[in-house]
Amino acid sequence: MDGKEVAVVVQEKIKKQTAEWIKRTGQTPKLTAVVVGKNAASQFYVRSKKKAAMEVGFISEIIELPAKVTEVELLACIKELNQDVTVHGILVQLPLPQHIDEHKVICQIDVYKDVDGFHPEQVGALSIGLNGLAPCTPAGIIELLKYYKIKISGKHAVVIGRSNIVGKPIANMLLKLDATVTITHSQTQNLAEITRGADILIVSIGQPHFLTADLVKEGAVVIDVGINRTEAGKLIGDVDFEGVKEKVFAITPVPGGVGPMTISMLLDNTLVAFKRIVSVENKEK
Ligand SMILES: Nc1nc(=O)c2c([nH]1)NC[C@@H]1CN(c3ccc(C(=O)N[C@@H](CCC(=O)O)C(=O)O)cc3)C=[N+]21
Repeated sequence: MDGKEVAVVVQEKIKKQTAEWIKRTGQTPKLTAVVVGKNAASQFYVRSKKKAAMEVGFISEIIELPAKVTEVELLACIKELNQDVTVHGILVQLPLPQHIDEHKVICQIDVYKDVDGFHPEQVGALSIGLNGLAPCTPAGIIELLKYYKIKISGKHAVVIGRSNIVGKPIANMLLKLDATVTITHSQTQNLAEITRGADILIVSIGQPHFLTADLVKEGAVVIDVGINRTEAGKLIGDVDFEGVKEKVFAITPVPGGVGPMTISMLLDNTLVAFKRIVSVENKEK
């Protein structure tokens, strides 16, 4: 499954819609990313996001704060963005430095502008099946599965990893689409037995080439969410792609799989947030 290609398809749609909405409302969607410190990976990701946002016709801005910024200062910065009527999407790049409470920061973001879908209220909305902004990586995975017409209903989906940003939300989304879902993690016993029963396998643990062919059923669909850098600077996934690919029905590569889809879904969430905000404004008038 080619995430790069599907990401372009999604972004073309967003670009068209954006142009229509700008024409109709006279306003332009704006995505603001906040990045703390000089972490090279964070800087790179945030720049890719800004570039993609501008390509679909959004306004995008990066706020760079020094690594030693205090929690109070960061919270104040977010408050300002919450109040700024020209900003529709706010993203605080993770991870944050140790001295800042990530949870507090996420809770500070206006739910309507939380384009990462990390706010507890949105997490709750997702888990009871309400519309909200879904976290970008899981949303991108669902979009890929749908694009390639992978049947989800009734299938056994096994998620390896239980993070708040991938494992838990993708499990919820697959459940909503009528999959039978198993979440596994570092303490799971008999992992191989479980993964070999999977029709759809989502691997999100941050361990290079963890998933080998012996852990996969013939004809399964494998989604690799891992982003690991080798010492040589090469990007590799959590799946041993070469070993697994012969055995499966479909598989996502790294790079060029889930990563580009994450960015597309961020743009999609920003457009959804924008539409919601301008619609509410118009009702108020
Ligand atoms: N608040 C927040 N929101 C995030 O969405 C978020 C975050 N923090 N922190 C870090 C992770 C990571 N992440 C990626 C996005 C795109 C690629 C991506 O486009 N990857 C390309 C290759 C990029 C490369 O060459 O390094 C690919 O897989 O093909 C990867 C990873 C978003 N994250």
